[in-house]
Amino acid sequence: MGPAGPSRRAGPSTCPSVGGARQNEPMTDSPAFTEIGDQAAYADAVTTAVQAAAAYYGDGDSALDDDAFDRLVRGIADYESRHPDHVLPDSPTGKVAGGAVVGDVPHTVPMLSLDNVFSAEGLSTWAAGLERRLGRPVEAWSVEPKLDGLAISARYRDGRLVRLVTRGDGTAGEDVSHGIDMILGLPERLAEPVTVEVRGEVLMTHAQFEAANTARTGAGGAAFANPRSAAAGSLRAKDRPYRVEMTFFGYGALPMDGTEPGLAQRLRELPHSGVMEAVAALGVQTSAATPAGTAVCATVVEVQEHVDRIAGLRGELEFGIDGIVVKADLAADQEAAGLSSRAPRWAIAYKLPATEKITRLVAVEWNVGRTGVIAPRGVLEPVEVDGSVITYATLHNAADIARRDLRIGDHVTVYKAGDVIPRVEAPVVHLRTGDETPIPIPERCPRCDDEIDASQQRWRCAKGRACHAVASVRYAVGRDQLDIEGLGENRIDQLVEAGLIADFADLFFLTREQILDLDRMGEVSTDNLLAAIAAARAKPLNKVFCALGVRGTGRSMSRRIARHFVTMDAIRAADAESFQEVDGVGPERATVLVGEIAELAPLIDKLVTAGVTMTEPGVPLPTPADADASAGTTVAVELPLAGMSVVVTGAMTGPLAELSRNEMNELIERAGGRASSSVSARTSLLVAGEKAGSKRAKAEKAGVRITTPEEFATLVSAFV
Ligand SMILES: NC(=O)c1ccc[n+]([C@@H]2O[C@H](COP(=O)([O-])OP(=O)(O)OC[C@H]3O[C@@H](n4cnc5c(N)ncnc54)[C@H](O)[C@@H]3O)[C@@H](O)[C@H]2O)c1
Ligand SMILES: [Zn+2]
Repeated sequence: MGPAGPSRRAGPSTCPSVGGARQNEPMTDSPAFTEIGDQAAYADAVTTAVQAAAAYYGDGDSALDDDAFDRLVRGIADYESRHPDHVLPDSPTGKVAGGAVVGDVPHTVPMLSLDNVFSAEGLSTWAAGLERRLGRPVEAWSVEPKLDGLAISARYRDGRLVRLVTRGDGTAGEDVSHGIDMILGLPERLAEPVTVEVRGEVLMTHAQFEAANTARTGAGGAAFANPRSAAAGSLRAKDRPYRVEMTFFGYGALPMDGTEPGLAQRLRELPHSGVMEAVAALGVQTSAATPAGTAVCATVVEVQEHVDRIAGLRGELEFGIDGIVVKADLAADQEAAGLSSRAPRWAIAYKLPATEKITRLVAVEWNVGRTGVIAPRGVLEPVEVDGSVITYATLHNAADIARRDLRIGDHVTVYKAGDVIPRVEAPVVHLRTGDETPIPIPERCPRCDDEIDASQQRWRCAKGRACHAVASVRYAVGRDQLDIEGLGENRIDQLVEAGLIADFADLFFLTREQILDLDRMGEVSTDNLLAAIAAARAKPLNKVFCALGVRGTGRSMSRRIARHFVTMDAIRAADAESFQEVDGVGPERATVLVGEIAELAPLIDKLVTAGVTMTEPGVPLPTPADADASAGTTVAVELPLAGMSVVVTGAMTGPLAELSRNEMNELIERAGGRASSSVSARTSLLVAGEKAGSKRAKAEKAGVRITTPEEFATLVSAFV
């Protein structure tokens, strides 16, 4: 096949994301497809699809992203429905793996694919259809994440893992037993000496993918384009000079020859959920071990709730999911529904929008942040990912660019899910034309042309913060720091250019005349600005500290530091060890903090001279008598949230309606708690307001206590 990347023309009918092929508007449950006009275009499309599928299931290196592939196959299906007499024998429609792969190890029971729906409506239509076929309601549905890896059959004999086989064409797969010791979650020995076939997905977590790419490029190989192809490629490869790690999650089990009759019968009669419990009891990791979990629902409405819940968790998961799988739970229902040649009729994949697309890396910008850090950012040919159009994606640092061997003009895989910042995952190396050029790496600071300090992974301008003073001042006067209104970017620029300020401490020394002298500055606005600056002097230590913009600290870390040390003097005197007493500060961050505070000494001195507050009100100063008892402990005991980790989600109501999220966090900390942004097993309390989504679901699952904003307001009323 010609390298038909989605952003490059490869004939109008086979290249889904460029002009030429008309895209149908997606309706609720019939997503866009590539319109195929004539028989020649149809033949072309079949060839492209079969080659893409062969690459995808083979070494994982398809030229198309999943979205592009799926549109193409839907276009082929559409054409075939209009021209049944044109259907080619190698058409991918209706076949497992598009008919593009073969294997030589037969499966006793076919390993099938799944049919898809794309909306709540599609789900209920499918469920109704299934119930019609059965002639009775489905009593129970199981709901689990659709893991984005590759299907594997793991055969255990007398409790020992003896064979791993890929899905292949569904009837026979490839033996990949050499990969047995690369896969976490698939033990070489079960808890009991049973003979059984376990089926599930092998995938790479984001971390395993990064590690695999480091190992591979380190050994001189080309980077894998994405975690799925990395898993597929690594599992099939033999004799690699490096080791990679993958993860297994089981989603099925069945008897095989030699299975003890009692167990065989149980596996045939148990509901899907019961089979999965049995598999987990044998020591195999199952979908239940993912944060998405598994659920058994009585109604389709309930199923939809879990679908939404899992979809909401997507961005936080450590691995990719491309949908949610819904199955009729009872064995009798599955038996009665039966299978089509491609997929079971008792299960469906509720597909989620693709989180990964292939697009082109057009340029790389190097930006200097407020702390002087110089970071590269990829400029992309615009591409829609998970509901938004992406034009920029993070690239971390220069070492990372070198490690991934990225080049300008490369097709790259871009990942974005939920709120995460889009990132460039890897180049799609086999789509290179030879016209790609190296990414220019700056030798001097792109902002001020000073030297670059490249001693750390994250490069910095040798001038440090001074390089981008405007950005530092802008941050310092922001709402959550000193909250000085009337200082926009232009005004700060003006002040810096006029030589009136070099950092935000200089603001406190501005005279009325100096401000009045500025362009477009009248008496009233001058007085307002001076009043805002004066008010900033009285801000508590946590805000002043936050305003410093110390690397590795934000609003909530600044509050924790201020509460812990109580005075700026104590912060300045602290060594790395004392910093580690602060919740959430590890050895690495502690070292950065000490270095940063030393670097900021002249600025802090200036703030002291300016009369800015250097203590945290409401926290008693440690007296010599309780010097070794930690300062906060004695008070904290009487605080209503002492020792509690609290998460806020949804819209606040009642007495808390007006509070911003940051103000809520401040409130939590005043009341002795610790504000956190994500729910985990360590969360003590979730304040769930209206429209609370995935966090609420996660808290329910983890058994975390949940309150309404009103109940919470009563609990902390003394501090509101
Ligand atoms: N980019 C390309 O060139 C290209 C080529 C071919 C296929 N594809 C992609 O592959 C997909 C179609 O592939 P498919 O037919 O292999 O399978 P599928 O992903 O549509 O669905 C079936 C598979 O889902 C997996 N699965 C995950 N969680 C599961 C669970 N809990 N229960 C049961 N199964 C679970 C299994 O591996 C199973 O084989 C499409 O999304 C398509 O975009 C892409
Ligand atoms: Zn600079």
